[in-house]
This record gives sequence, structure tokens and C-alpha cells, in this order.
Amino acid sequence: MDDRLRAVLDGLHRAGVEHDAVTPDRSNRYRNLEPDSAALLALLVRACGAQSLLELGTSNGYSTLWLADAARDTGGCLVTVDSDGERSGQARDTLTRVGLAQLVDLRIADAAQVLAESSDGQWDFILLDAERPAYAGYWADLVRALRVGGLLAVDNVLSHAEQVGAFRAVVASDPRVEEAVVPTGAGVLLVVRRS
Ligand SMILES: C[S@@+](CC[C@H](N)C(=O)[O-])C[C@H]1O[C@@H](n2cnc3c(N)ncnc32)[C@H](O)[C@@H]1O
Repeated sequence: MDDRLRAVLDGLHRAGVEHDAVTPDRSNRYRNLEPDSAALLALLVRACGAQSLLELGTSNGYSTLWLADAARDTGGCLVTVDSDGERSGQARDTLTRVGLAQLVDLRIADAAQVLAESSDGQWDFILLDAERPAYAGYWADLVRALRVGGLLAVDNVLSHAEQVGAFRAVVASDPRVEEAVVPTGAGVLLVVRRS
């Protein structure tokens, strides 16, 4: 990552923390990934050589920038989805500013619908970072749309363990996948589809 992008990311994260601290309504917060988690996911994208990336939960684009930068190295591209047009617009502006916009298809849409419309095995990498109580309902399409050998990452599995309990149970009982939790940031669940 070049110094300019690093500086933009550092500033974005700092501003996000400050914004969220004075925003009582959580639906208006940015709720960006922790920097260590974002760095881990970008590293995994590079390690996997992921070409086809999906992010569910763009917010103002903090994690999107990390993933897009990694996709630039793998020769891949990223579809990122958020139901909120205003935050998505902020993400578009920042991606344009740092020269990553051409790698990213920003969609203002519902995560469930994008997953349902994904073809079998379409995605090499998926980041799920939206509304946690909905995750269990996404599972059938998540695993179907993930390529065999592909990687799914889910944030907040330690910080909000109770909200992802049903989802964790569904994943743990599915023989098509292997999983591990990385205790970085808010806790990142990594799931690999093996069949
Ligand atoms: C935790 S934030 C994402 C943070 C982002 N990944 C980052 O690190 O900068 C969650 C985002 O998911 C979006 N979201 C929640 N439910 C959604 C849904 N069903 N479909 C699409 N986006 C959704 C919210 O609008 C919010 O911007």
C-alpha cells in the first residue's frame, strides 16, 4: 500500500471513530472495521489471489478501500453493497479521490437480494459486515455463491457474539465449510468452503 492511501485510510478511520462517538443513532454511524482486521482481510485477499470480491456493508468505504487496494494487486475487482445511498456516495467520492473507483462496482441494494442474484460459486472472497441478526438467513446463498476454496469473512463475531449465535450455529453444522475465529479487532470469523 502506498503512503498516500495509508494516510487517507488513517484519516478516514480517525474521522469515523470521532463521528460514531457523537452519533447516538447507530444506524447513522459508520462502524468501520478495526484497522488490524481490515489489514488482515486485505492480506488474505492477496494470499488467496482472490479475483471476484463481494462486500456486504460498504458504509463510507473504509473496508472497501482496503479490499480494492488488495484487488488491484490480484488483478481482481470488487462489488460492494449498501442499502444507504448517502454513505455509499461518500465511499464513491473517496474511491475516486484515491484512484480505485474503476475497480469497484458500488451498489445501493439489499444484501439479501444481491446474494440471491449471485450465481453458484461466483465469489472468491466475501466480506459480510452488515446487520448481524440477518446473517443466518443469508447462509444458504452465502455458501452457494462462494466458490469452492473461496473465503468468507464475518466481522464482530466476538464483540457481538450473542447477535451472531444463530449464524455461528448454522455455519458450524455445515459440513461443506471449515471455520476459524481470529481474535483481531472485533473478532473475525473466517470460513472456507471446501466442497
Ligand atoms: C458495520 S457497517 C459496514 C462498515 C464497513 N464494512 C467498513 O468497515 O467501513 C454496516 C453497513 O451495512 C449496511 N447494511 C445494513 N443492512 C444492510 C442490508 N440488508 N443490505 C445492504 N446494506 C446493509 C448499513 O447501511 C451500514 O452502512
